[in-house]
Amino acid sequence: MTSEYGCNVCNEEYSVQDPLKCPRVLTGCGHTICHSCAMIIAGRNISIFCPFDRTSTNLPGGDLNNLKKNFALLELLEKIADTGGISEIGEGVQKHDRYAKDRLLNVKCDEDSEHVAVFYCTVCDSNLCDRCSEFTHSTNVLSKHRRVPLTEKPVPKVCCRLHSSYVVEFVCKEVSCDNESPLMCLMCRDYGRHKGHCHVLIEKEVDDLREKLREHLGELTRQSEIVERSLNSINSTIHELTPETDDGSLEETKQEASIRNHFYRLHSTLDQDEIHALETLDRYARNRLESLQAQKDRLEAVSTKIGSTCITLQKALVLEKDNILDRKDDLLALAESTNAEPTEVPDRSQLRTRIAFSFSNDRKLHIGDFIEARVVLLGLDGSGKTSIVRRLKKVRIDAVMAPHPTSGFNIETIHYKNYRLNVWDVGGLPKLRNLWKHYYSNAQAIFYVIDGHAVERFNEAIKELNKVMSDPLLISCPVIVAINRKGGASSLNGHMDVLMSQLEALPFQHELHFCDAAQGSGIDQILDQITVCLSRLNGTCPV
Ligand SMILES: Nc1nc2c(ncn2[C@@H]2O[C@H](COP(=O)(O)OP(=O)(O)OP(=O)(O)O)[C@@H](O)[C@H]2O)c(=O)[nH]1
Ligand SMILES: [Mg+2]
Repeated sequence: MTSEYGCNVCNEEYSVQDPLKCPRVLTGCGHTICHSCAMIIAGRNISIFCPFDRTSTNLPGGDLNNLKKNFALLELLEKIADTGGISEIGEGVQKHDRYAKDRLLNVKCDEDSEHVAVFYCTVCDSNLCDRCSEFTHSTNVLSKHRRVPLTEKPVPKVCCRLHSSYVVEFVCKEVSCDNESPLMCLMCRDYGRHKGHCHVLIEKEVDDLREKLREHLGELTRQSEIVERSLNSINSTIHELTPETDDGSLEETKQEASIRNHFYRLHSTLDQDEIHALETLDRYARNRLESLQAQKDRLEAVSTKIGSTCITLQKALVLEKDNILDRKDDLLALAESTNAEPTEVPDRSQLRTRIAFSFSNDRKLHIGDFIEARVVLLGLDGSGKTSIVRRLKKVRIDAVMAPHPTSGFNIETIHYKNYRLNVWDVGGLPKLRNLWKHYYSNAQAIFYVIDGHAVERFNEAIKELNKVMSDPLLISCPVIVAINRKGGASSLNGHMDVLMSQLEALPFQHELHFCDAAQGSGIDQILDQITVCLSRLNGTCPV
């Protein structure tokens, strides 16, 4: 007879110690069988069919040892062992422990609806409480009915809709059957409408579906956690930002205050700059008025003197011969002294009523026609810097001039548009390159010259340029790289491409220029390019 705590397949007792008698849960349906029965049923398969309801259970990792043990049952067996075995346990405790799970199903007893069923009689097809089970099966014949705990009640088989005496065992996989019920019984498969159709076991189909649903469930659970977390964050942010909440209004007030402070400081700085700018303009206008007034006074004095001298001389002209000769020396001295009076004729700039001014980046007002800027020319020796400066200064140069390296530097001032450019032409000999930093440290623009014919020196030129531009002092200084001696032999084209790609790869912004100091080509555009760079830098425009 089946032990009260035994496997319903082999009828042997479960055991805590014997691994072959360990109770294993068939997770697909919930039934429990012992390890050795499970081994026999599963064979070499990676899934196992329940001997009671044919539900399939996947063996995790294809290994039976990974199938969950029925720990509740094992605990119960241990408890029983601790208290001296089943026979020594009191009836109440034994029943309570044994049927607790079945009672949880809360199914009414078919004999007495007041009772909770704990058994299922597989022959009578009825749910019974333990007392009614004993009572209704007390005869010799009925006592042989197989009764299983209610939790192990076999799941009812699904019958085929077309062949009601056949159980649904397969699922049709033909696409053409998508619109009809894909469930098939043996009859449907072998003789019916699914004859010859591709099909799988219903257990396999359900297992696959369950697996897929489990995966979806896992994914959805993860998504729902993410959504939940995002919602919480949004809610707390909304709470903090909502003006009605105490925290929100406090934070908002703080932020508002710092924005207002920022603009308050900007406004007051701008107000001061405006006052300074207007004072500068006022001072300049006053100085100009004073100087014009002084010039006017001097000219009026000269005019008065000229007027009186003219009257004296006109009167002298009508004097008698002897009288005029008598006054000869005085008259000539008067005429000459009046003539010698300085008459400062004002130039056009002094008479211009529109005052020229510009603003630098620091919002300072600069009055005058010219904005001063220091432009430093750098480049290897012989690259053509001095020749370019001479061209800019419109100094006549011969097409072929003997090389004359600059030892130190030359400064030339060039007026172009509203700029006064102090151009520093620095010698490029190797021994002078260490001194370059002293010249470029205050530069507003760097003009770097590369000799377009000195192919063998391209790498050296790029290396020196990189060295200069890596100085933090030049971080925002505009750079123009000029390729001098443009044009020329087409054999240079390949090398020029290499130079161009080297220039493109430079890690700082720069502008390119092509010129030929000997021919004079590309020279006029140099000043335009420099002043555009400068105006971009200080927020003015070349006019
Ligand atoms: N053919 C040709 N020769 C040029 C050109 N530019 C400069 N040269 C010649 O190259 C030589 C050197 O020119 P410089 O202007 O003195 O060179 P640099 O860059 O001032 O040299 P350092 O002062 O030593 O740094 C001179 O003989 C120039 O005539 C050019 O565009 N074409
Ligand atoms: Mg030179």
